[in-house]
Amino acid sequence: MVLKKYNINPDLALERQKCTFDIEEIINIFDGGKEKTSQRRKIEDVVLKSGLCHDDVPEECMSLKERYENAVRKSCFFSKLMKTELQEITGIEDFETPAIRRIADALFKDISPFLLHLGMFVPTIIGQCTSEQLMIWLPKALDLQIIGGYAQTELGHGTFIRGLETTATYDADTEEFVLHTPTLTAHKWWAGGLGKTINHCIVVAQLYTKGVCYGTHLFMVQIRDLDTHMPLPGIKVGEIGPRMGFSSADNGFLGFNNFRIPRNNMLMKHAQVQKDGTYVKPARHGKLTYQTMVFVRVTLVNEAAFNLSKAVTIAVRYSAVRRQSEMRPNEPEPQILDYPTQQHKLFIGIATAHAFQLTANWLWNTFKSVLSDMKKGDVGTLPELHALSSCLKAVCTSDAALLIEQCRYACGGHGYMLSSNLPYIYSFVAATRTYEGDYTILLLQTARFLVKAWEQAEAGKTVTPTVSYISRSLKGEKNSWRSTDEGIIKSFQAVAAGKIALCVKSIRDRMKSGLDYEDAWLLTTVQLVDAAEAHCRSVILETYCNEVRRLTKSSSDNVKIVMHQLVTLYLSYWTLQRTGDLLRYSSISEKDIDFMQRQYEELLQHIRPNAVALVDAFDLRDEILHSSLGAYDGRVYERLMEQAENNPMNAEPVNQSFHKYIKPLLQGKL
Ligand SMILES: CC/C=C\C/C=C\C/C=C\C/C=C/C(=O)SCCNC(=O)CCNC(=O)[C@H](O)C(C)(C)COP(=O)(O)OP(=O)(O)OC[C@H]1O[C@@H](n2cnc3c(N)ncnc32)[C@H](O)[C@@H]1OP(=O)(O)O
Ligand SMILES: Cc1cc2nc3c(=O)[nH]c(=O)nc-3n(C[C@H](O)[C@H](O)[C@H](O)COP(=O)(O)OP(=O)(O)OC[C@H]3O[C@@H](n4cnc5c(N)ncnc54)[C@H](O)[C@@H]3O)c2cc1C
Repeated sequence: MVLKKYNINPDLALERQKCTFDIEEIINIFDGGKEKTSQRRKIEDVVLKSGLCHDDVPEECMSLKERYENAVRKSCFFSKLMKTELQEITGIEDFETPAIRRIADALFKDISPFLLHLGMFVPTIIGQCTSEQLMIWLPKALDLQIIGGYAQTELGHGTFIRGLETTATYDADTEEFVLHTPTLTAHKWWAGGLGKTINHCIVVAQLYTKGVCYGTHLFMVQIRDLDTHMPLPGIKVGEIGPRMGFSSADNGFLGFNNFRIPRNNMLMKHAQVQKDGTYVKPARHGKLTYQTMVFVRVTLVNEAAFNLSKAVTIAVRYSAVRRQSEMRPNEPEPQILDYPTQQHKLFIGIATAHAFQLTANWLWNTFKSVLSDMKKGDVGTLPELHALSSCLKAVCTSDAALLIEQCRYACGGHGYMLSSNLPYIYSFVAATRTYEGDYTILLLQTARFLVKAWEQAEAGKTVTPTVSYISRSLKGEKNSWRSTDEGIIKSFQAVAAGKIALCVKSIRDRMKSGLDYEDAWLLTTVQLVDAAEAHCRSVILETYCNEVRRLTKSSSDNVKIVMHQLVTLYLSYWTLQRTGDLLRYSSISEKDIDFMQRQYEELLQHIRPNAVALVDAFDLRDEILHSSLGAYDGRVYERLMEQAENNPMNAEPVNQSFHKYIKPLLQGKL
């Protein structure tokens, strides 16, 4: 790109002059303080100066193989950079540095084949190994002497973990496990990095010892030779083929033919197989082997927020540059951002990115606190974490995908260009709705927790804070609608309580009519998913309001105003989306709904002058956005033309297919 960087589009420049608040203040809030902002920027500078982000050919013009090879090259150099310069800046082994995650997108428009190494392999080692095992594998993994992935899903089963078919049978004579893939559907499928990149893998398999199956357990398996990278004898491994996104993630398949691993390769922090084959079951909780999934679900809420902030930055900046149609005859064409319908498409994206980011931070802290309880031997808080992480992962990834697609609609035809980056962002987030637990499945997990909480509250027991509204509802507390933050949250809790109550009633009625619990549950699952979603909405609304209040306590008035405008926009938006439910379960009236509609439309007008500044406050560098439509300077048309001119398809004036096919066709000689 030879465009002069700071020759800014005049419309965008004017937008920035309208800003009523100090952008840096909001940036600091989301980074967690001034120092964190400065550390993040330092990290970004180092990565950007490394030259690693440069591609000779645009990624989208490469073949699949070239993209993969390019992604491996970058992953290797990036890993080296992380071990050297970045480690000095961030502090050794600081995995909680969101800055690293953000800047990684400057290197990879698509996915790093090493994603699962840090995303799941290392966390599984940390969470599932005994201290002796940790000492063997963790330093090697951190030092990238071994590169790993996480192979759980099979061709025939993803959701139903208990149905996995791969077996790990203990042979006490040799003190080894024999891994085997008994059927076609038992082949591991989908694991990121497995196709071509990794040499080690966490494998989830049914454990058999002394002729008894003890269910799924985790095993550390070397699958490729460390020197030649050839699959080891007894291993069948490869890439599963092109997909909607994740093109450079080399998702793979894996089969075992009686492949032997030492006994010590079973990850034994929670359950053990002793030398003689005696099984020692986990002392505290049966689902501790699912811990890495919980960890990733928690991080995916952050992914939803981050990717949405990228999409909405692109779409808002583009909407400030793009002029189209006329509002009144013979008037100049307005910026499309001036259309209330466009504001309706986009401002909710800004508010949602804030809501999800603050919820993600809160969930991360909850996760850390549960881990610390567990270290002390207390697993009492795990069910609530599982319920929270399940519904938040489901709802945030799903909402983010819809809103990212809405950002693409908001960019008209140009949004369909890969160079806008919106299709990449969408296909990445669309996958997050499915992997690490499909949307429906995770909401049903939360529903299980909610029904139990209802039964506990009914029995007079205390329930955890996120569901304390159930107790209030059972005590007969009636909802009286108030259009304040707190009033709206209470009404959304009343909706959730009402829906859970109906689910419980439905299950009981069905059982009274003769069905067993499983069938009664099954026939109620449509309502259960709906109830869990309603619960999740109330959690997000409450967390967003609380966190904004807490974080802006010492902010300037102008920042308080604009942050609160977004909170109110979010609350109004969801009130208007859920009028049916609110009319059913709260005391909201037609008049209240009219008021909320007017308030929502007024908020769009209030937010409009700050829209560009608000997306600037996500502080996303052009190199991270990768977008012809969303760059800071707003030189949209120049970029689109330059990229078209550089399109490899235009390298020759006449394509050879003309001579081969079109000309013979034209001349009737084909
Ligand atoms: C840049 C990005 C950054 C990071 C991302 C990194 C990588 C991203 C890229 C791609 C990675 C993708 C990876 C994957 O997809 S890995 C595969 C993930 N697979 C799944 O998520 C499968 C989903 N299925 C399940 O989790 C389970 O099968 C299911 C929970 C649906 C059911 O499990 P099971 O049949 O064993 O249990 P139940 O009988 O239903 O329940 C019994 C009991 O256990 C409780 N439970 C279930 N799960 C958990 C858990 N994780 N933690 C705690 N408790 C759990 C459940 O609620 C029941 O409790 P109770 O009602 O009290 O009996
Ligand atoms: C991009 C990508 C990367 C991935 N990476 C990995 C990886 O690294 N490692 C790994 O192990 N796996 C990985 N996966 C696999 C992923 O975890 C699974 O695809 C996911 O858990 C869903 O399982 P499934 O594909 O079996 O879907 P299915 O379970 O077959 O779901 C299909 C449909 O059936 C519905 N359904 C299924 N069971 C029920 C039920 N009990 N009640 C109601 N409805 C039901 C679902 O809601 C869904 O609509 C990846 C997947 C993708 C797309």
